[in-house]
Amino acid sequence: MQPFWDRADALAGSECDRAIALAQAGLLQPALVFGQDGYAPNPSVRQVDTSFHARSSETGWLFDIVDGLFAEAAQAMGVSVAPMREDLQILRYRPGNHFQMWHSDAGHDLHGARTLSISIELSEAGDYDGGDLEIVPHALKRTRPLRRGAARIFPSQALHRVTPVTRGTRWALVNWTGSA
Ligand SMILES: O=C(O)CCC(=O)C(=O)O
Ligand SMILES: [Fe+2]
Repeated sequence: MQPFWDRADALAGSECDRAIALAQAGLLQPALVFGQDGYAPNPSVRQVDTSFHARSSETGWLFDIVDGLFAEAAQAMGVSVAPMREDLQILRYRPGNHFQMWHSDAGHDLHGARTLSISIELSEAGDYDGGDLEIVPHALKRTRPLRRGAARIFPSQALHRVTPVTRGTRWALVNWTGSA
């Protein structure tokens, strides 16, 4: 499998605005992480506010776009995936926020079925410092963040992390998919 797959213009600026508005109209709450007590906040591992969005008449347009990106990436990466079953997650990283622990999105909890992960940048790269999504091994020490609207799809088993935001706000959209 290729290390990751990028699409520079996955979302238009107006679509990034619509995605952020969904989160602002919903329930942004401190992120949980899976550990020995099940799902609980653990700010030394991950500190960010997230909101979850089911597939609905309000969000169907966004699910359709992300399903299309996953399908294209899966073909390029030589894997097969089904449409997403998990809710979309929209994340707001403010100064000090991070997911600084190296982790994989697959295999440690209920999510053994995840094959591919997606992260879409919803903020202009110039609006924040830090907040770099690093993926082992190919995106380590990456100095140029992706631009607003860009998607990066990577194997869910790959170790990755998000470095602390040191200025401004980084909004991102994350989801996963697996085989049928
Ligand atoms: O913020 C990101 O781009 C990725 C976050 C992440 O790795 C996760 O939520 O599992
Ligand atoms: Fe992750």
